[in-house]
Amino acid sequence: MKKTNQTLGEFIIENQESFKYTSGELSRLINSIRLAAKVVNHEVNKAGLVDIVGDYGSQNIQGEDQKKLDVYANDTFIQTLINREIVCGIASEENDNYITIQGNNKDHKNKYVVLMDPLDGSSNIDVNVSVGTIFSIYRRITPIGQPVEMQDFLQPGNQQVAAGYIIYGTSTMLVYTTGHGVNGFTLNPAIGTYYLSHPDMKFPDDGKIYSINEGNYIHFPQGVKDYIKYCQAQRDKDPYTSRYIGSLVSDFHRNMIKGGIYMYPKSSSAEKGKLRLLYECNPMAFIAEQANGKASDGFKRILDIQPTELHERVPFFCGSKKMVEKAEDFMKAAHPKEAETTGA
Ligand SMILES: O=P(O)(O)OC[C@H]1O[C@](O)(COP(=O)(O)O)[C@@H](O)[C@@H]1O
Ligand SMILES: [Mg+2]
Ligand SMILES: [Mg+2]
Repeated sequence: MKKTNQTLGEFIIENQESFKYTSGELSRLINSIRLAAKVVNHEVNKAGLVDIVGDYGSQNIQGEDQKKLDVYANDTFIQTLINREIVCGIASEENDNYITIQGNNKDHKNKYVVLMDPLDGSSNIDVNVSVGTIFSIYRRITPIGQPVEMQDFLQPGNQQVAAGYIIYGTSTMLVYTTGHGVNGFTLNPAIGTYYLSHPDMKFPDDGKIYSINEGNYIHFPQGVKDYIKYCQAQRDKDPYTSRYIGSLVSDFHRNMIKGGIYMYPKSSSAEKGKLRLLYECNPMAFIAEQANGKASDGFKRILDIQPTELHERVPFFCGSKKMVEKAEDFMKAAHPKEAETTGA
């Protein structure tokens, strides 16, 4: 990967044609996410010093205890997006329902909806392990001039116009796609500028890293157990390695650079898995496919799933194409009926 010193701003101007539907609106939207990420990054980096770690004292619709940083990140992204006069609606992991944004002139003229996981990897916040933000962008369906409706948010992932994540790790990076490949920008915190550090990111076609919470092993479907045993049995000179950070963005990012697969399957304790289709699996699947990777629910393409509700969960297998296909082979072999009904 050629490193460059091109800034995010210069990159956007040079690649205007890759921002479909835009007279600069989508690039302005990416810029507003860039700005919000800098603000959140500032808090993440001093989380131990200020009263921003720990529980917020309420639960989100998922029944999960909200962390203070979950709420802080959520408020920051929502406010920044509203101020930029580009979005007509926002859906978030931390909000029960979507937010309608009528715009300064109260005319509902803005064209994009954003769905987001404002703080991914919440269990890692209090223990100083990397976390992230995930976002997904669609063009509205409801006619301009009318308030957004649920249909604007329940679009299949193959309709996304952009998706990305921020990883607050040893460095802070913005990684996103507008359907023309995947590019990674590293923040220079001293001057607040992002630089194109990872142009044209691609998943290696195959890999040896598998990421899954093996603590749930006995609850996994047989096909997942068979795939894990297959990985563990490859004792050649370059054996498989299990790496699981407990933050989707971080596990995904490492696997995209080194080659690997991330799996959050359904289990007897989570009948649809844990990850949410709209603001975790769809954006990460869009990025994965744009980086020559693959993303499925074990049987069918994530981006083709027709959503039915905002916070629906889906089993998630995502990463290097050959690894996902191998895992799918084990799933189809162990669960032929399910494979047939899902049209795999
Ligand atoms: O602790 P578990 O059950 O393995 O789940 C870890 C997974 O849950 C998540 O934290 C879910 O995301 P949130 O933190 O945004 O709820 C993923 O980032 C991570 O991969
Ligand atoms: Mg998450
Ligand atoms: Mg979250």
